[in-house]
Amino acid sequence: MTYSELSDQIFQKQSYLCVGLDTDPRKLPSHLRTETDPVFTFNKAIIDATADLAVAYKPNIAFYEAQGPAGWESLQKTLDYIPENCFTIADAKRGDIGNTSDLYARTFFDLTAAGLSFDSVTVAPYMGSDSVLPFLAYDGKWVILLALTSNPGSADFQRQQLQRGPLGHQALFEAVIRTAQTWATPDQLMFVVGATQTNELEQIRKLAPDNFLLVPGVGAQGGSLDDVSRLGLTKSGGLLVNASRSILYASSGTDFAERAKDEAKQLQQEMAQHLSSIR
Ligand SMILES: O=C(O)c1cc(=O)[nH]c(=O)n1[C@@H]1O[C@H](COP(=O)(O)O)[C@@H](O)[C@H]1O
Repeated sequence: MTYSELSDQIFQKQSYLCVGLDTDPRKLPSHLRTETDPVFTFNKAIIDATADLAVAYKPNIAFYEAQGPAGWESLQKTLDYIPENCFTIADAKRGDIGNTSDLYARTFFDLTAAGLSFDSVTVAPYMGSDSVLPFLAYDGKWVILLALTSNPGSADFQRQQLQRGPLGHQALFEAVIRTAQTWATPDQLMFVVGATQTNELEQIRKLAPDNFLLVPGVGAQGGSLDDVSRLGLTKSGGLLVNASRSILYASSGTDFAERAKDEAKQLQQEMAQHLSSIR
């Protein structure tokens, strides 16, 4: 999906919601456990309930890998089921020396390799340009680079101050955002910024005025959709705000999909209000 197609979807659906498919078999409603593929049955119901309210889906790969080959199969079926007009994110947080990143990129982007063709993959910037560039070699595919993550440990490295010559200091996450923009245009590059990091969001938006930001951390991690929207929205939308547990596990009963829809609808309605103020 291209930048303008994603932006169009946001304004058509009046939503920049990304539903995180962090599907933990141990948390599934008990009535699904006898299904042959309970994870896929659950995801299918969640997608059916939220597809007109969300512009993106983000399966977190850990939840599938932890199930071995069956998990991989659930992932493939889920990806195939996501409607064409939704942006897909493999939340894999990969990145390694070039020839290894090349294989990671094939895994998530090349349908003929592992049977998956996501629009994007989350990548850790720590190993530098040659670890990220193999993902950018795929036309029309996106890298979503970790910049300032939502977790408390983000302070350990991402906020460390680096020397920056006569201009003074910059934090590591700022260096990531500045440097990565020399590798790719906003048509292929997004940054991850946690919804819990709103003190820095205005500054990040200035550093990356045109890049989409993937913002996880509303819902279960307590980030504010209102703050994120006020500080991060652009004329193109420019945001994908992810919620996983607060939507997926809104109910553990037979009404799980309806309750997931209610949660998604509440977020979407707040997003529609913010979108109406920018266009
Ligand atoms: O890259 C991510 O998606 C991500 C980055 C980050 O800084 N924080 C973060 O929570 N995430 C992911 O976003 C999802 C958040 O899930 P909930 O807290 O349940 O909404 C999980 O899949 C996390 O792995």
